[in-house]
Amino acid sequence: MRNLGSCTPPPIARGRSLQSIIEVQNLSKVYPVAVKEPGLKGTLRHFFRRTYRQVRAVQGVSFQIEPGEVVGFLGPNGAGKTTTLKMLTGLIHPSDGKVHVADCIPFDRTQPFLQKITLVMGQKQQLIWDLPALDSLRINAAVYGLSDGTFRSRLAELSELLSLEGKLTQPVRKLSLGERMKAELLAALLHQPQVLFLDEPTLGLDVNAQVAVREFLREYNQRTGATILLTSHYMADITALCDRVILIYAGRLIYDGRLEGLLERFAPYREVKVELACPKAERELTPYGEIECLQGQSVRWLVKREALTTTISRILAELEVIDLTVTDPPIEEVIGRVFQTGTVEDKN
Ligand SMILES: Nc1ncnc2c1ncn2[C@@H]1O[C@H](COP(=O)(O)OP(=O)(O)OP(=O)(O)O)[C@@H](O)[C@H]1O
Repeated sequence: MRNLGSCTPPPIARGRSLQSIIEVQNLSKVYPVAVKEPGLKGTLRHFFRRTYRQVRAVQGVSFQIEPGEVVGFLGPNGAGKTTTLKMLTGLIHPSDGKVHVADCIPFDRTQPFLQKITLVMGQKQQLIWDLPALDSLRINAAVYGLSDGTFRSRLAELSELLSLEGKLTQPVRKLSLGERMKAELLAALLHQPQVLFLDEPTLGLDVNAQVAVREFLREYNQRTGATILLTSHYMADITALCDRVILIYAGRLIYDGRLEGLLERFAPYREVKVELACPKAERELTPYGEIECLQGQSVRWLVKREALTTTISRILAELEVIDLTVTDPPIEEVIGRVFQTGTVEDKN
């Protein structure tokens, strides 16, 4: 991917004199959900006397994000990530608490606020399905009041950066999933926002497309100093882009700190998988780590993080290896361990 050239947005307005660009205090959201019993009786009762139960999607969440940070926002399904992002972008009103983003109150949805932020949701699209992406981009340019010259130069630079040249004139439905996601990103960045809220931006993409999106985001952040809050269920997105992670579970913040801290503390082991040239007895393999699985020539160990380099060197030197891979435990597994402790930690 090429450099961002004149795509660099103007210097970030830091709001209340050099304070955090995102400030969240005691944020909560309660959804009232209508409850209906099954059957005709339930339908009639529901029609005349509706009852509601309350879903506490987000409960007392507080954090601050500084300009230029890339923060992973993690949690299992239903933890409250999307709800939080919706409150941070002003799509829904908080039930309680305070939010400031780029010195604005999101729910006011003022023009200056909308110029400063963008929201990309992997499972939703803003580009019109049957039209060429270019047409949707022109609409966006008009909405954000970009001059023709500005639109053209940003379009040229971003489409080159995202390797989308030649793709924007065909209907969106004819683009591959990866191309469509990149076109969505282009549309979301045309107005040069300072704060990017990305909800599963690599959802469903193949490995190459995921890497391309990640590389683009990293470069965009480095070149422009844009702040990024990113949710993803793909660990690789988080490790490639985020130094800091915020974890929520059942609507509550349970960890806010460095990614290494999370992995070291809750996933002190890595998984080493090896394909041997010929089978070995279990006793010959135990010195390298705790054997998780041994099937013929395939062996999988759990190896302590601090012993990883030495262990891999020993395996390669002492055994005849055809293939070797090292993986982190799945993020869900790591998150599961964090849930068990239920502790909240500060950033530093
Ligand atoms: N509009 C709504 N009305 C009622 N309940 C809702 C609404 N939106 C979300 N919820 C509930 O709020 C909780 C949090 O949902 P949310 O979509 O924020 O989670 P999430 O962390 O983004 O999950 P996922 O990873 O699956 O996208 C869930 O229990 C969900 O069912």
